[in-house]
Parts: sequence; C-alpha cells; structure tokens
Amino acid sequence: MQNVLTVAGSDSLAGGGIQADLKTFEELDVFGLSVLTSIVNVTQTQFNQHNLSADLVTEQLKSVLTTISIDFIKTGLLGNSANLYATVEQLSDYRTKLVIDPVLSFKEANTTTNRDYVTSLKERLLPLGFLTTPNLAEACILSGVTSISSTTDVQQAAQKIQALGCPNVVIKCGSRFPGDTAYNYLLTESDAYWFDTPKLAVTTTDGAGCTFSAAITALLARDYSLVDAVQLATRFVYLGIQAGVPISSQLGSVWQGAYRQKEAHS
Ligand SMILES: Nc1ncnc2c1ncn2[C@@H]1O[C@H](COP(=O)(O)OP(=O)(O)O)[C@@H](O)[C@H]1O
Ligand SMILES: Cc1ncc(COP(=O)(O)O)c(N)n1
Repeated sequence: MQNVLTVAGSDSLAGGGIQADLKTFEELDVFGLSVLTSIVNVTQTQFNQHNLSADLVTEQLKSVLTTISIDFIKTGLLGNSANLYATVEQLSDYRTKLVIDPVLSFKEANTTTNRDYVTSLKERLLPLGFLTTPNLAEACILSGVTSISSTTDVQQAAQKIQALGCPNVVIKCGSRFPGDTAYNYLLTESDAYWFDTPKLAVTTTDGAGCTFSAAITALLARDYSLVDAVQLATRFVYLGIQAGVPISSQLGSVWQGAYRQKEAHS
C-alpha cells in the first residue's frame, strides 16, 4: 500500500483539514500520515485559528520523512509564513511529488490572508509542486485576475498560476462560479480539460476542497494518470457533498464515506 502524507490544519468540525484528508486517504486505500500545522475552531460567531510553532512542524516532518518512505505529499493550511518556510525546508530535498491546496479562503469565515504568506506561497512553495488546486477565490489571489466569472477568466487565471512554477493546475470553480454546474478546470503542460457535475443546492460543502485535493493525491499515489485522478476525485467529492452531514443552517461537512458506500451498492 502507498504511504501518503498530509501537512495541514485540524478542522475540529471534521469537514476539512487533516480530518478530511485522512478520511479520504482511508476511503481510497492508501495509508495516511499527517503533520499538524494549526488548529481551527469554528462556532456560529467565531473562527479561531491557533498555529503550531515552526519548530513543532519541523519536528513532525523530520519524524515522518526520516522514518518511512512517502509516495505522495499534500499540503493544506500551513497557518503562517514560518510554518510554510519550515515545510519548504524539509520538502525541498525530498524527491516525492507534491499536491498543494493553497487554503487561503475559507467558506466558514471571511478571513483575510496575510500578504507575506501569499508571497511565500507563490515564490517558495508553488515552484515545488506537481499540482495545485486553488478554489475560485484562491485562484483570484494567486493569479491577480480580480474577478473570475467566465470560462475564459478561469483559463487565464490557470495560465498565470502555472507560470508561477507549478506545472499542473486545477481550478475548483465550485459554488462560487455562476450557473448550475460545478466545474473543475485542469491545465497541464500540454493540455486542458473541463470536468463537471450538477451544482448541488446544499450547505454540506465544508471540506469539499480538501477532500477533492486529498482524493487526487491518493489516486496519483496509486498511479492513476492526472486526468483520471481528477475525474474520479470530482465524483468522490460530489457524492460526499450529496451525502454530507448538516451542522447548522449555514454549515455542513462533506462525508468521505459516500463513495465507498455507493460503490458497494452498485
Ligand atoms: N455546490 C456544489 N455542488 C457540486 N459540487 C460542488 C459544489 N461545491 C463544490 N463542489 C465540488 O467540490 C470541489 C471543491 O470546491 P470548492 O468548495 O469551491 O473548494 P473549497 O472547499 O476549496 O472552497 C469542487 O471542485 C466541486 O467539484
Ligand atoms: C484546518 C482546515 N483547513 C482547510 C479547511 C478548508 O476546507 P474546504 O475544503 O472547505 O476549503 C478547513 N475548513 N479547515
């Protein structure tokens, strides 16, 4: 079995973050390992993020990377520039491919992202990546395209993000894109592909982005081609949103077990 590492934050409500990643890895038959960077707690009125120290992130990374052979790595919320640098330092000499979920914009709150962090992400982390998977808001921040509301805007933003040094880009258009369809746009060095599903009118999308990126990571580790991995991840997250767990009138978490349950009954 392949070993897959996620470097990410904890989402105590278990929609996104390290919980979503590990559940997705388990459902897709890879062995999940984790390095925790931050703890996020959400209530009806608050969004609290507590970052771990860079030393602690380094210690966890060293523990994993020097002890077990890792087949693929995913990064999610790193918390701050110090944790990003610590991650870059440990991963730079490690030859394993990397999927970067930029995690700059949350559905649970209107958080603002520190400019230094965005610069470090663009200049230090993205050039190490094999694939990056921004949502629409993150694609605007990374590409500098101020508003993405047409397929042409999506294509232009993906090209600008690719030019930052990450050869493959998937833009998750999700609920933020106009219309009744949820699109994922994949730009590789030689081709471009659109994947789509109907847009579900539900609140159970917390963790959709993490789940989608984690599913791609697991499938790449299992030697799926990038196109096949994105296609199957699109279905995996669609079923997870459809069977998600409502939490309040505004919140609800993706359920990563939906794909396996559906497969078992089909
Ligand atoms: N309302 C929806 N209906 C169907 N699929 C969705 C919906 N919202 C998101 N998705 C799926 O979840 C993935 C994650 O998208 P999104 O929620 O925008 O990312 P993030 O969680 O990073 O903000 C998308 O690529 C899409 O496949
Ligand atoms: C710790 C943590 N990291 C990331 C997300 C983003 O989740 P989503 O997949 O909804 O963008 C989250 N909710 N919590």
